[in-house]
Amino acid sequence: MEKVIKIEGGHRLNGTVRISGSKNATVALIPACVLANNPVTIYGVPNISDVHSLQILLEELNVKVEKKGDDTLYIDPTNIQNIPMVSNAVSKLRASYYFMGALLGRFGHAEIKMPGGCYLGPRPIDLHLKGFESLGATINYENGCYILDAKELTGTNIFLDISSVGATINIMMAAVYAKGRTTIENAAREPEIIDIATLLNKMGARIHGMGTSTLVIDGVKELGGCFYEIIPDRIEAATYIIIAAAMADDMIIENIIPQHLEAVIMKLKQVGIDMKVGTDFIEVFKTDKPLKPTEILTKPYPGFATDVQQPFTALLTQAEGNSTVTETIYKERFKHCKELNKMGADIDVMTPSCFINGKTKLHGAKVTSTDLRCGAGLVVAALMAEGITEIHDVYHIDRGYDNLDGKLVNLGAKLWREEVE
Ligand SMILES: CC(=O)N[C@H]1[C@@H](OP(=O)(O)OP(=O)(O)OC[C@H]2O[C@@H](n3ccc(=O)[nH]c3=O)[C@H](O)[C@@H]2O)O[C@H](CO)[C@@H](O)[C@@H]1O
Ligand SMILES: C=C(OP(=O)(O)O)C(=O)O
Repeated sequence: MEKVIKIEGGHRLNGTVRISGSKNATVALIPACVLANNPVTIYGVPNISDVHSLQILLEELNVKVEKKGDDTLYIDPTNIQNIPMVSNAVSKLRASYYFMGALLGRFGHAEIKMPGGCYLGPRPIDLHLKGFESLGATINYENGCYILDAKELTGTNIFLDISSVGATINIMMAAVYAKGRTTIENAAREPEIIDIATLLNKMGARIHGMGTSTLVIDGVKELGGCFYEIIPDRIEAATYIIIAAAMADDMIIENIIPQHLEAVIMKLKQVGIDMKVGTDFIEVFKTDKPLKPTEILTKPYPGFATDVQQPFTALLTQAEGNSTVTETIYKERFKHCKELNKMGADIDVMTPSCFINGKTKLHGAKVTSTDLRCGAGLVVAALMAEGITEIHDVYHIDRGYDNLDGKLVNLGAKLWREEVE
């Protein structure tokens, strides 16, 4: 038996949806807490399965975790025990790899198996490991486990061949206690990185250059506890803006930082979506004109986010003409196209691009959420489709969307979960 999401399409959406705290920030902020010697309280934590998995991992390390209210986590690492991280929870998400940097930074030792997360084509972690080695760590891979050791970590200059989000954050976490200054060149500039660096600085770290491609970290001797509020999730926000563009008469997406969404907003305007951008909200109105096709090229921030291209592709099936999406981050991130085609879309994939021939009428079908944002794309398509869509493997969706069902039902969608054979 499997629990699927069923969506009856064709219902117009109205009202306000509130965006939760950023998944990609949260999943790094939680491991970062083990660098502190005292409790850290984080506000705005999304209720997603990635957070539940991290909570299990913290508890396995004897870190006390208490949920306070709906979205607050109290994390007390005072009695942490640095045991090997080999449980199933490690493979449930990508971000378990942040314990490498955090534990190496705090204890000079980390033992952890390979992380999980969405399969988007190969996702190596060589840049993380090279960064740790540059700081003075030795790395061994034994019985499916990375073993990282360092008597002392020493600050150095690190140039990242690719501006990797994960490598930037992981190296930054390892470097906060290193002796002297670490410089990360060609660092990633995603807003989530600024969020982690800001938390670490509140704990007592000395990190400069956040939001630029040069991060400078001056090692400190001690980090303490603090209170911290997570930024809103720009990918969840983009998903709901796309949903509004697809099906809303008048919908407000609130608790957002519009500056984080500029590339997406620009594309939606090009496609012909009518919207008003406020200080911390976006209002999307129904457009009676046909949607225009467009070209999307995914890029590191501030470019068009790869995590948004999959839901955006679903919307582009309704544009009159041919659209193209080209991936420069994950060349194989096109599994959603086959699923969308089962619903009546006409998409050809020739990596690293997909070609969307619109406009096609969508109908309900049995489809599979092959990864998190594929799932988001299928939800967008299902809301537009005639009839009922049955989405399988929804555990991917639950990794990253806080209360998806409640938020959509509240806007007027017909969506429910059902056990199927
Ligand atoms: C938990 C989290 O924050 N996940 C996000 C993070 O993933 P993640 O941090 O894994 O993605 P990266 O920014 O590291 O990956 C960017 C590119 O660099 C390559 N690479 C990365 C590291 C490495 O050591 N070697 C290497 O070759 C990757 O294969 C990919 O082609 O950023 C991605 C790109 O914005 C997003 O899609 C993910 O949602
Ligand atoms: C790819 C994603 O997540 P992860 O890196 O956690 O697999 C995503 O959020 O779209």
